[in-house]
Amino acid sequence: MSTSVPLIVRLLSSSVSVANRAGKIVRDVMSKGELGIIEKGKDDYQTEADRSAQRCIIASLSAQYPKLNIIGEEDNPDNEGDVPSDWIVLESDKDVLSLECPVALKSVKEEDIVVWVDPLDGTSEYTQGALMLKRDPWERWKMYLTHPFISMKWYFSLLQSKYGFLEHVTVLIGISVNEKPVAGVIHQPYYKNLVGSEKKMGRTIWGLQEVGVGGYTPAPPPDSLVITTTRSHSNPVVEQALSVMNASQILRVGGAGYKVLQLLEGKASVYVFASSGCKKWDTCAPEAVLNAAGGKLTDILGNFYKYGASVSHPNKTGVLAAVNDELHSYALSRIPQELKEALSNK
Ligand SMILES: Nc1ncnc2c1ncn2[C@@H]1O[C@H](COP(=O)(O)O)[C@@H](OP(=O)(O)O)[C@H]1O
Ligand SMILES: [Mg+2]
Ligand SMILES: [Mg+2]
Ligand SMILES: [Mg+2]
Repeated sequence: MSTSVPLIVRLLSSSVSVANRAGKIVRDVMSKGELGIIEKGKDDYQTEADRSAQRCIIASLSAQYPKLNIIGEEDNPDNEGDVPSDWIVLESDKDVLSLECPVALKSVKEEDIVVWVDPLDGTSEYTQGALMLKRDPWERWKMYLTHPFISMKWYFSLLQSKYGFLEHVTVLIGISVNEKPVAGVIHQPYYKNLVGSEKKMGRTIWGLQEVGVGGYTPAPPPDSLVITTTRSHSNPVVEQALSVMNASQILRVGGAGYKVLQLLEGKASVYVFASSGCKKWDTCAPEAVLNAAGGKLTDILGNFYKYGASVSHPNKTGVLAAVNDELHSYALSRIPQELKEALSNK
C-alpha cells in the first residue's frame, strides 16, 4: 500500500475491509446458533458476535495504526488470548484508497484521531433474528421461552416478518478528528445483493467529508414526512416527540446505523429519538456518512455531539437527524421546549 496516500483515506479504506470481515463473523456466529447472550443492563445485551466482531476490528486497526485511539462499545470479557489470525485484516478497499483526500484532512496524524466502534448495532434485532432461523415451530417456541427479553407481542411481530429483522443489523466504524466525525463505515451483513446472477450477502456504505458517499444508490427523500425511530427502546418521552411531528408514517426499526441508511436511501426523511440510550459509537459513523451525503445529525436540542477521546459516552440529549437542513430545522422546531428541558435535566 502506498504510504503517500493520506492517513484518513488509508484508515477509511482499511475500515471498509475490516467491517466486511466483522460482518462475516456476525453471520458465522448466527449460523452456529450459539449466541452467548450476556445482559449488560436493562434492555442492553451483548452476544458472542458483538464481542468477536469488536476484537476483529480493534486488532486489525491497531495492528496497522498503533497510535490510534479506538473506543469500542463492548467491555470484552474474552479480551485475553490471541485474536485468531484470520480475523486480522490488513487489506484495504482499492476504490476507497483512490479517493482524493480533502485538503483539511491531509496532514491528520494518528494521535489526532478517535475511532468509535460499534461492532454490532441492532443487537436486539440480531438476537430476535436467531429465532427466525429455527425452521421447526416447536424449536422456535422453545427458544422463545428461554430468550431473555422477547415479549409475546414481539414474538408475533417476528413471526409475521418471516425473516425477522436481521437486515437492521450493522457494523459501525466512525472516524473523528478534532471531535468531529469526518469519515465512517456502515456495513450491513444481512443485505441481500444480486451481483450479476450471483446472490451475495452484505454491503458496505462509506462516507468521507467533502468527498461524498459510496456503496449504495442515493435516493431523494419521500414526498411526505416519514420518520424513522427505535423499535426496541421506546418510552413515553420518545413517543411524545414522535407525536408532535405531524408525520405521515412512522417506521420502527432497529439500530442507529440502519435508521440512517433509511434516510440515505429515501425510505425516511427524519430520525427522531428523544432518549439518552444511544452512545457515541452508535452515532459517529452514521453522522459522518450522513454529513457526507448532505444530511445533518444532532441532539434533540439541535446541538452537535463531540467525539473526542474524553467525552462521556451516552448521547444524553437524544438524536435528531435528517436528510437535509430544511427537514432538520422543521423537526427541531416541532420539539416542545419542556421535552428539551426534560432530556437536558436528566
Ligand atoms: N434505552 C437504551 N438502553 C440501552 N441501549 C440503548 C437504549 N436506547 C438505545 N440504545 C442503543 O442505541 C442503539 C440504537 O437503538 P435502537 O435500535 O433502539 O434505535 C442500540 O445499539 P446496540 O444494538 O449496538 O447496543 C441500542 O442498544
Ligand atoms: Mg449494545
Ligand atoms: Mg449500537
Ligand atoms: Mg452494538
